[in-house]
Amino acid sequence: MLADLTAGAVQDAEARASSRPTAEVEAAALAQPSARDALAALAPADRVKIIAEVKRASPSRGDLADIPDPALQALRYEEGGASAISVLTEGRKFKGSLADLEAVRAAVSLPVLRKDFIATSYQVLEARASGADLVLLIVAALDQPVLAELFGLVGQLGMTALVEAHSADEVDRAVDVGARLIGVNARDLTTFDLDRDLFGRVAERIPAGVVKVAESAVLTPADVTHYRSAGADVVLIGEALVTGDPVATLRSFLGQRSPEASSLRSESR
Ligand SMILES: O=P(O)(O)OC[C@@H](O)[C@@H](O)c1c[nH]c2ccccc12
Repeated sequence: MLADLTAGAVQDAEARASSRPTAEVEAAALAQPSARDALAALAPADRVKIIAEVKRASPSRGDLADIPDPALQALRYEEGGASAISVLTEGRKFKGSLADLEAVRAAVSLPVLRKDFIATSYQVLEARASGADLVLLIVAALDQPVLAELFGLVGQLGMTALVEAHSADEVDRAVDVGARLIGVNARDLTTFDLDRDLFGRVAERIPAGVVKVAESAVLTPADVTHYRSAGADVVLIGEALVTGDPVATLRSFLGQRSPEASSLRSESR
C-alpha cells in the first residue's frame, strides 16, 4: 500500500511537471520568503507540543471530514494552541492538494508541513514553492541514498524534514541522514495496523538533541499523556481534530480548559 501511495503521488507530480517544468518550480521555490523555523517552534519544552493535521480522508479510515475551508481549519488549530500545522496534499486517497497547503500557509503564522508521499526532488521543490516550512520524508518509502538526497535538498531550501520511521531500523536510518526531527508513526503504512506502544519501544534510539514526534492514534487526552510519558516532545494529530471541535479538543489535549468551560464554571459559582 505504501508503494502504491508513493507511486501514485509521483505519477501525479509527473503530470504537474508536464505543465510546470522543474526549472520553473525551482525558481518559484527560491523566490519564496524564508521558511519558518520549525525546529524552534517544536523544540522540547516543559509541555507537550502538537502538530495539528488538516486531513479529509485516509485509506485506512475513509472519509473523515469535508473541510471546505482548510485555512479556517488551520486558524482554529492556531487558536487552540497548536505549534505547527500539517496539511495532507496527497489527492487520491487523502483528498488533499497543494492549493490546501498554500491557503493554510497564507492564513496562519505557524510552520506548515507538506504531508505527502515524497520520492522526488520535484515534489520537494513544489513543497517550498507552495510555502511549506517542513516536508515529510517516509523512510520506508525511500532507499537510503534517495532519503539522504531528498533530506539534503529539504535543508538547502531552508526547510526542516520530518523523517518518519516505523521500526528501530528505520529510526537508525533517519539518524544516519542527520534528521533533527524524527517521527514514529503508530500506523504501519503497509498494513495500516496500529501500535501505540511502538513509540515507547524505539524512542530511546533517538539521540539527545533530536526532536521526538509521536504520530497517529491520539483520540483522547490520555493518549497524549501516554506518548508524553514515553518521551514524546511533540504529537501529530489528525482524525480527532477534524472530527471534533478543533479548539476545544486541542485545549483538552494540551491540558488547558477552554475559556467557555471556565466562564460556565464562574457563572455557576
Ligand atoms: O489521524 P491520526 O490517527 O491522528 O494520525 C495523524 C497522522 O499521524 C497520520 O495522518 C499520518 C502519519 N504519517 C503519515 C504519512 C502519510 C499520511 C498520513 C500520515
